[in-house]
Amino acid sequence: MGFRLKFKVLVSDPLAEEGIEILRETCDVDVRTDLTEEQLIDVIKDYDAILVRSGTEVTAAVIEAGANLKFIGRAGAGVDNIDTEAATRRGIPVANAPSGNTMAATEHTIAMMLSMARNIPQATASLKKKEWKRSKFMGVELNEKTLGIMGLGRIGREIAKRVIAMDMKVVGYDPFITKENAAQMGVELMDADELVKVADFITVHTPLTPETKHLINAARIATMKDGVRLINCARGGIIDEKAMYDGLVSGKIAGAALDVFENEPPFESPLLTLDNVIVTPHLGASTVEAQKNVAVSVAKQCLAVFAGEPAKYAVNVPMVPPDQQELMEPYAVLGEKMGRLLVQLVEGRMEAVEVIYGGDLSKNRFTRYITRSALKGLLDPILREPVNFVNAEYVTRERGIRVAETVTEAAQGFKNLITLRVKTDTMEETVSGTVFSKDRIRITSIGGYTMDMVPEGCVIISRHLDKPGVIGRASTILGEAQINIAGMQVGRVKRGEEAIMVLNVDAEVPQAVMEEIRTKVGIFSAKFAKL
Ligand SMILES: NC(=O)C1=CN([C@@H]2O[C@H](COP(=O)(O)OP(=O)(O)OC[C@H]3O[C@@H](n4cnc5c(N)ncnc54)[C@H](O)[C@@H]3O)[C@@H](O)[C@H]2O)C=CC1
Ligand SMILES: O=C(O)C(=O)COP(=O)(O)O
Repeated sequence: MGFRLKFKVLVSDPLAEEGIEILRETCDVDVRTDLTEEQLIDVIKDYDAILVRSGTEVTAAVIEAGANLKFIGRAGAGVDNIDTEAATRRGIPVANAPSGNTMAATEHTIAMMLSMARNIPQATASLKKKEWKRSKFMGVELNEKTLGIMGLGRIGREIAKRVIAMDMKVVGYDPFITKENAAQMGVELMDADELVKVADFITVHTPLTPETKHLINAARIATMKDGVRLINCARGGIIDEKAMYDGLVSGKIAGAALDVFENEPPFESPLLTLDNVIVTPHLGASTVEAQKNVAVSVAKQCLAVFAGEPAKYAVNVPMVPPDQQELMEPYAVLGEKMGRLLVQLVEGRMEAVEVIYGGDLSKNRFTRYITRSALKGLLDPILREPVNFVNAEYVTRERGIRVAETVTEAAQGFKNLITLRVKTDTMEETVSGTVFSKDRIRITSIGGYTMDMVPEGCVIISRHLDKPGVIGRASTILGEAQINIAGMQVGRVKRGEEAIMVLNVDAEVPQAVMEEIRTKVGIFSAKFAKL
């Protein structure tokens, strides 16, 4: 990897100038919106980041070819065109701009619903052909009709708010929200089968996932009200297009308003031949305001990642809300240090990792964030491939190492306590630590011996027989090697038996010096670690 003065960013879909300008201040930006997948695979190795909208498929092959990729940004909400698993494997953060186009998509959905109800696109086309067909384009009202919203996320709930003001009744389906939460929005929550039976209009606002693919299928269409109207401004494939086509032809479905399609552009789709279908070419997010929002958001996140900071809306790392990030950071630092320390202390093949959260942390909902940092600390020093916060969990599990998180109220008298336990095929070892404050992070025990150790810089950890002279000899050897001891802790369970010594030293200790310490009488093991 050569050293470059400037990061190179590829923008492979149309992105608002406001975002590109932010990037150009410090990066080389190429806007190339005409690349085929083969061409993309060919050029991607030259770039540190790629920014896309829905037009570029960032496949596993693209990601594998992107040897220098450090960031994949989606200027919009849906990341179904990005192989996030492949990115996670490679440790590349993928981030989107989840709320920047919410209002644009909300308003477009409502525009489509009204246009469909009043046949506006068809009537426009007819009048432009100099026809005056008033009875042909008889419409229906939304007033007092029932709208079924499938997916009550950002867009779904904004739609609910607006159509309630238009005196529609709203029913919703979303397995990830509670009835109470829905009720607060004025939405009656029900299951999908029930919703499709009672709604006059149905609109989908879920991501496209294996669970939501064909959420509306032939079986559900069969149970819908005769003359139901469907809207899809989320993702092609949430509604089964073949089943929808059949319903539109038979008259079961009175109309459909579609912004998205299973294949885009949908030039071969028979849906385009039907008069009761109105369409737009994936325009949901296409407002001046939304495009500025999403472009600026991904551009800023891209620069943050280049600066070594996390992307605010990374989709392949555990979510910590912005107001919790400062609070969680010291725990993440402690977790990583504990991992780094522990990996130097164990021998054999790692089989299982357990992270135990005690005290206040037992009630913390974001411990996965700390666990990832601990796994990064454990694996980064021993694996040749880079391990980072993004791929740490993936890499651990891929190696067949079991990972478990447990909680306990007990915290050995501390307010919070993290205990990291590693089991290898030959041994088990444990390290505990606590955060007193942002600047006071401590290791509180190693292998059951109580400590008060600052997890920073260079340390030597040795096990020896508790007898006079051992500590003195180790200090002499270090002194002769011109290595200053900044701090020392010793611990033992019983007088005269095994004891532990932790030395904070001011410099890296050469192998030969470590060997000398190891061979001294009474020292069972001595390990050097850099934290
Ligand atoms: N046409 C366009 O140009 C645009 C399309 N979109 C698409 O709209 C959709 C919704 O976007 P947002 O509201 O921003 O996303 P969001 O993530 O805020 O909301 C999605 C909702 O779907 C729910 N959900 C997930 N799995 C579900 C399932 N199996 N069944 C029912 N509900 C499920 C989630 O709980 C969540 O409440 C996405 O597919 C997005 O890509 C977004 C913006 C513009
Ligand atoms: O944000 C989304 O999910 C969208 O579908 C918008 O797509 P676009 O950025 O307009 O290609």
